[in-house]
Amino acid sequence: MRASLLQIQVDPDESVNSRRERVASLVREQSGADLVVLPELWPVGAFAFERFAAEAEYADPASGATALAMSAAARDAGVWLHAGSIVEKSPTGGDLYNTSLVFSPEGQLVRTYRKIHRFGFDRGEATLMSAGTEPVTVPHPLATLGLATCYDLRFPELFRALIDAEPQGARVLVVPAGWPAKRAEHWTLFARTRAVENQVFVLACGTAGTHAGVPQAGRSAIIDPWGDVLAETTGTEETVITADLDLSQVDKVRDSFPVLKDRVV
Ligand SMILES: O=C(O)CCC(=O)C(=O)O
Repeated sequence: MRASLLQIQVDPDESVNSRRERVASLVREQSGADLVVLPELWPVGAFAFERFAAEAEYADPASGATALAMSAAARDAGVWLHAGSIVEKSPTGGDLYNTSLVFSPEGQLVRTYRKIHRFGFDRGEATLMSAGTEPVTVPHPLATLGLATCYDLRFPELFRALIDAEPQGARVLVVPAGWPAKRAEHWTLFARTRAVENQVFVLACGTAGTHAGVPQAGRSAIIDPWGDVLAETTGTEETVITADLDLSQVDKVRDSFPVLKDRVV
């Protein structure tokens, strides 16, 4: 599986419309990848709380601008696209969610995932958005994907649920984020830890730039089931990283070091 992570620059001096077009063009350049991944809340910025309500969109490509643009870009490139997340306006009421969108190479919206653990304690996302309740996996033809978003990375039990999912446990965990630079070491530590403890690949895709005054960590990485880093961004600027995942490595690591069999809870 060839995976490409697009560490998108999110700065306030670029409009959401312009960024959407720019990102769609970048996705179109990724034909040949089996999976393309974008970061969390890249249209508006993960910390641009005051704009969440105004920039909220529907997840359905028939009525949401980002969903429509990403559906078309996935189809034009012929790639599976994890389009990162948007501020989703619920079609059934006023609630907002931090919702990831996954498209097939035909441009079909295959899965959505509403972030379960909201960040901010008594402010920001935690007060402005509603929480998702369901872990979500995606039936990519090469490997089942497990979805999580940013702060979810701090909650290992979600990842256990994803690798245990029926009918097929996740073998590639996809984690878009807008992780702040001041906790960059936590981001890289947790991303590798989730790979090692679950013996799966982890695709951790952050944003570049500074949004709403919060410098971003960047530090996107593609990590294998042994915890080795196959590709990573070293700077905090907009960057694309690509790696070829040998998916047979999941079984090889689990067979040669069968730690998951020793779970007791
Ligand atoms: O957990 C953290 O340190 C960062 C989480 C975060 O920024 C988010 O979930 O948006």
